[in-house]
Amino acid sequence: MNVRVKICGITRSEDARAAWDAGADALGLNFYPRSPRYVEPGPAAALARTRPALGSVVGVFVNESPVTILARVRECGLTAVQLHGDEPPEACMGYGVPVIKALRVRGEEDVERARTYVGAGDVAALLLDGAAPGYGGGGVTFDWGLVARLTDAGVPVLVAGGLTPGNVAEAIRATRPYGVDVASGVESSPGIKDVDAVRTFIRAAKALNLGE
Ligand SMILES: O=C(O)c1ccccc1N[C@@H]1O[C@H](COP(=O)(O)O)[C@@H](O)[C@H]1O
Repeated sequence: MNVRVKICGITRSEDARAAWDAGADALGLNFYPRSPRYVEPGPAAALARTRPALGSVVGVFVNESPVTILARVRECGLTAVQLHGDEPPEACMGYGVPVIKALRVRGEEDVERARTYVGAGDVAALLLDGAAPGYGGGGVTFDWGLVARLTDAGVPVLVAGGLTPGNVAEAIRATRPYGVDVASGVESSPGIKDVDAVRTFIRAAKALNLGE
């Protein structure tokens, strides 16, 4: 198993560097203006420049216009975009980078809806999140037992929603995902990462890589 770890909602350069140093595979920069983790394009570009040679910087968008997404990809050097709103399958292309399509999971019907994105446009992975009010970053888990319907079919899935240093290992064992993603579960306050929690989270996730 080689589970990748994405630390999402980075707003400060010290948090970015700490996450890379702790072994993060990807950082997420949030371009949804209503998020407490929102970053303006200028500071986001500076955060993206902390990226090591093999790291990935993912821009998170919610129902954003393609023109704006393309502009952020170019000015911030994003290596992937995460579409975390109500974007249909046909909107998941045209950015010149891989698309991670996020879906909030309440039950089986949402997993079936997720299937409609497999192979659509530039979708390279699905991100399954809990169904908190709003679009994301809500700290709510979902029924991890539903993930096997996708991973058993070879779909790359990022598990997100309510992950913490304390439950990430259990989430990985239950879902055997392509990766895990966390925002609020490693923060001292919204947008401010707790560096010790980031380190513990990554260590817990990567320990399973070493164990198998
Ligand atoms: O973090 C946010 O504020 C956010 C806002 C809008 C869309 C997505 C957002 N974050 C994503 O939500 C998941 C789950 O967050 P959490 O770990 O439960 O707090 C996270 O992986 C981000 O990719």
